[in-house]
Amino acid sequence: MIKVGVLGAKGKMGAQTCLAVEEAADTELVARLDQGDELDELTRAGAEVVVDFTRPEVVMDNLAWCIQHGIHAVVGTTGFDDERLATLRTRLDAQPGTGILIAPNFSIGAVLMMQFAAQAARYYESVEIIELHHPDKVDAPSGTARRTAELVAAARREADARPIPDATTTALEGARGADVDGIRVHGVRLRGLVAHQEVLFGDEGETLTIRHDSMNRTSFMAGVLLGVRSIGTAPGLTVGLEHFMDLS
Ligand SMILES: NC(=O)C1=CN([C@@H]2O[C@H](COP(=O)(O)OP(=O)(O)OC[C@H]3O[C@@H](n4cnc5c(N)ncnc54)[C@H](OP(=O)(O)O)[C@@H]3O)[C@@H](O)[C@H]2O)C=CC1
Ligand SMILES: O=C(O)C1=N[C@H](C(=O)O)C[C@H](O)C1
Repeated sequence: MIKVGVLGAKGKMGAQTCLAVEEAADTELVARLDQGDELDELTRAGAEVVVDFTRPEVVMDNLAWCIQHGIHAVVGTTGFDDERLATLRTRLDAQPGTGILIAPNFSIGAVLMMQFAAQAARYYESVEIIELHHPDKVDAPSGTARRTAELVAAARREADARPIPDATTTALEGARGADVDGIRVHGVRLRGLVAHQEVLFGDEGETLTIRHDSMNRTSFMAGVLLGVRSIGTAPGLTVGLEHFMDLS
């Protein structure tokens, strides 16, 4: 049995994670912590893996504590840029044996969407990303959209792709979305939605749209459990659930 502690346990994803960990045959929920609770409870309860679904502004402190105490972490919380990832790598160097997984999206379909988008990137002149979420989401663009843009941009660089055409010279600020690594990302917040994304590719006479929809938060749980089961044997920093999936 893997002993699991959940941070952000009263939140939308944390509560769903507690259920999934309790229901799985090989995991045991030993701590459920939220805002204001003492992290020491994790060591008292013997947690081996922490799952963090909190907020971008607190997640780095949570992970510093986990690394210091040699507890593996599976992280869904957003807000990771290159600087934060570099900080984590440095901290993990001082604690060999401890693993951290940062997964921008735990849904298997969303991971595949990102992989397919990276594969398609070299073949199209144009690409834009539309992410669509529930209106209670605190950040924009989504972590998934950022990661997709980075993967697509890297694939385009590797293929020495032509510049993305865009004749726009003047526009109302925001009208063309955010620029993430040279890729335009547009955000929609709409009651009724959960988590959705379209990656649109275009070239002469054809377009390709890769779309993924999470209809509920159960869709993330297979990925969360995969992370929990895998992280104990993956010391250091892993970015993206695809590293624990057989994509061959
Ligand atoms: N990777 C993935 O697949 C997914 C990632 N996410 C990401 O996960 C994060 C959480 O999302 P969601 O569950 O919807 O958000 P919620 O706001 O519903 O939940 C966050 C919870 O964390 C609590 N919290 C805040 N600070 C702390 C702290 N220091 N220690 C412990 N708990 C704390 C909050 O309490 P309070 O409300 O009192 O502040 C709240 O209960 C977001 O960054 C979101 O983008 C979401 C879905 C999937
Ligand atoms: O806040 C959410 O809901 C989600 N957050 C993650 C993100 O920002 O990409 C994953 C998923 O899109 C749901």
